[in-house]
Amino acid sequence: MGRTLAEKVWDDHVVRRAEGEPDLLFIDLHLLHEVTSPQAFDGLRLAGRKVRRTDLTIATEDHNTPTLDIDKPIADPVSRVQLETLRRNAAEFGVRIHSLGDVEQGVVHVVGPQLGLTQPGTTVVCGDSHTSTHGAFGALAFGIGTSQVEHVLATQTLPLAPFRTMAITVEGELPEGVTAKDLILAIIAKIGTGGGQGYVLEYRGSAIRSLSMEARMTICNMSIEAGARAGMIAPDDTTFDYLKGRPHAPEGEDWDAAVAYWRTLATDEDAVFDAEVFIDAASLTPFVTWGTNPGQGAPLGANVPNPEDFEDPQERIAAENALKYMGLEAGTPLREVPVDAVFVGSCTNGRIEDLRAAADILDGRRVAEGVRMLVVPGSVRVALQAVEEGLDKVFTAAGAEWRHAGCSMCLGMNPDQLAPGERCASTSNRNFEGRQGKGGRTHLVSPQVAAATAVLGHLASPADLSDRVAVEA
Ligand SMILES: CC(C)[C@H](C(=O)O)[C@@H](O)C(=O)O
Ligand code: SF4
Repeated sequence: MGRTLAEKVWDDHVVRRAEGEPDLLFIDLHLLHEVTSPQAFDGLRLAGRKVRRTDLTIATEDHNTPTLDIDKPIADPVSRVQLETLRRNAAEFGVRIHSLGDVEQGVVHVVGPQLGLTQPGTTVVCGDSHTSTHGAFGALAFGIGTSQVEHVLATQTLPLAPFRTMAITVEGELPEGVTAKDLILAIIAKIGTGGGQGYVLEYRGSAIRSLSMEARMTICNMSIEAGARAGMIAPDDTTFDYLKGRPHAPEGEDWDAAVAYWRTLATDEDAVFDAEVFIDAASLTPFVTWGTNPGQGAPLGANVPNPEDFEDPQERIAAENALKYMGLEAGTPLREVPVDAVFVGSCTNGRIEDLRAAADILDGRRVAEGVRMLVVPGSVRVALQAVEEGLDKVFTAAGAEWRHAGCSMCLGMNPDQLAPGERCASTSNRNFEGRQGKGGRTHLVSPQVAAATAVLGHLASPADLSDRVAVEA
């Protein structure tokens, strides 16, 4: 019987298989950041172990890094200790690190792909749930816990429980103005935040094949929000074009051999998935969340739902609680929900294409009075590219704040936070209570919706904008 993409990558990495035991897999790439690595390094130190493969291990600072005044000492003592600890550990164990101020610094899931470290058919792990992002390249990539981080540091392998496979097939063309973010929000609303549990998702179909690498990363990034172990997309010419010439991509004959192998990875015609979901791309519209988990979303044109309309009692209670926390009334058109802040950034939507999309809408327009807009590039490289294209000027001319790279207001581990009760349209991936600041309210949106919302001051799509007005001096 044929095999799926995930099964092929898995099989090619098994270093030990024994009856009744989880397979032991070789790990090709181990990414580290400051939040989940300290105890893992402590464990190594205590056991007198080294990092087994420093050549396959790379660290970057992202969660705790400030996005302003990066030349000054870090004011928050907790953040400072986190970052100093990572630097010390990297130095002691010989691990490559991209610290604040380094040109390769940025959110770990933006940095790996842009360096060409994330490659088709590889196994990628990181002590971070959004490691699923890397599956956009046809890598088997998953978030791991801190004890697993220690295991990988020590052995470059990981014992892993078997998984099930789910195909999410999206056929047709996404309508104008509908993005990868809208698609993944719609998928999660459909299958639920637990719908992917135990599964590796494979996104396929003509709508997926037509997406850029950035858009594919947006989709795979949020697989974890459906509870999945990982999300993958078969590598194709789009993938190879993105990778070619990147610092860690193979070259010359090695490149040709790699591409030949990568082409064999696609799911076989006769492979069978454990579960299948079908989505018609043409039926989608811009999508926003109204609740406090990423599955609580609806088309922008809909109203805030009435909890009583949910048949499932648990969903009903969750919706009631969410509306209370979010300060929303059932029946209110989502388009009428006003915002205080807009955040464009994160490993979901902080890549160059995302910034271009937001800038395109803001060009010649102004952020609404009373709305604070933060634009935080996913990495320094993204920032440099944006500056080269003049996007930073577009943002600042519109009244948005152009910041330094990092996770920033995606989770507010640095000073970029919402005040209690503030409402934000955010291009990130989680709308949990308090995530962007205690009492803060998050609506997950695409960069396009974020920009239109910033201009109009309420949840909106670019289609709601009237003709452009000249930027006031
Ligand atoms: C801090 C880290 C462990 C966490 C994650 O695992 O995803 C963070 O990146 C997040 O997005 O919530
Ligand atoms: S940008 Fe957000 S989701 Fe991504 S790693 Fe940072 S905190 Fe997690």
